[in-house]
Amino acid sequence: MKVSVPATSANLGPGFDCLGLAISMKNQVIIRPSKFHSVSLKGEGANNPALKDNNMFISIFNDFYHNLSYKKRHFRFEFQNEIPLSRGLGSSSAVIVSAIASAYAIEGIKLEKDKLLNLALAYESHPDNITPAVMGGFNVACVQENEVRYIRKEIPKSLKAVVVVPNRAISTQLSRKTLPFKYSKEDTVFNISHSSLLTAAFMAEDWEMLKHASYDQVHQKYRMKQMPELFDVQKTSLKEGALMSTLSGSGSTLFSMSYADDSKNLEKALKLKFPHFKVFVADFDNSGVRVEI
Ligand SMILES: Nc1ncnc2c1ncn2[C@@H]1O[C@H](COP(=O)(O)OP(=O)(O)O)[C@@H](O)[C@H]1O
Ligand SMILES: N[C@@H](CCOP(=O)(O)O)C(=O)O
Repeated sequence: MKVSVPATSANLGPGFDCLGLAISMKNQVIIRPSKFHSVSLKGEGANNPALKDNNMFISIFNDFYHNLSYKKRHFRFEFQNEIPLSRGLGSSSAVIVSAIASAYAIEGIKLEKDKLLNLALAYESHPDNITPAVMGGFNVACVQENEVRYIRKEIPKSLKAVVVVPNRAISTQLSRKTLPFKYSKEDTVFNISHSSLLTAAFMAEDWEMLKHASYDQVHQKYRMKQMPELFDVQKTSLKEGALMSTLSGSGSTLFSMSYADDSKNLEKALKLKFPHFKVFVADFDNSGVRVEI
């Protein structure tokens, strides 16, 4: 049985904890019944011993598997990870979503995507990564009485993600603690209006509006000042043809969206100016989690 989940970029500037989209880089796990428990890891995190000994995927998988099954089976888990850990590309959401989907699939129990999304919410309280991880595409989401309410939109092939990944991990949990406890009315209105405009721009496919709509006052400046070079990455991206350029999730990745025709030039300019960062172009993912029995 094979499960794959895409990377995600959350917030998209002003949409703190409510906007996110899926990017075509995936974490994949193959699970087979086996005489003994065993784990193999390839790609991102392969050299991280914590992922072998105390793997978040396996602990969430076990939570669900033991509830769903009376059998005591052992499994071999083969992980192939493309999503870097703690870089703001939704690695933890991918783990949560794939672990829950796998536990149901291995027991042959059908799990609707909406139910999967609401189960994932118990492990990650903000819905901006888990929603695109499950559904693919661009998503606007909020939580009401422990349920995610969302609207999704496919992202056309004529757009690409241009991603700059610094070699510095930032824990989402710690980064959230650095944000202010309270915001002024001005900052609140600023973000509500920009986030609404950004959502409308995605829905109307008015890509030229993204540049105006993607400003934020509630989280990026606090987070990016811990790595000030990110301001330069953002400025350069916008100057070199990005339609929008925002801190991805809690960072440290900077996410840009561009027309497919401009993406290679943007990638080249960013590679030239920031040779110490990993820079690449990726497609958007419109499928979300995939389960193959
Ligand atoms: N492939 C993986 N396998 C197991 N656990 C993972 C994996 N990727 C991420 N994690 C867990 O998620 C944590 C990172 O979560 P977080 O700080 O929210 O970063 P991100 O922005 O990438 O979601 C890691 O410290 C680890 O506990
Ligand atoms: N809205 C959250 C998003 C965190 O995304 P991640 O990819 O960094 O886990 C936040 O900004 O804290």
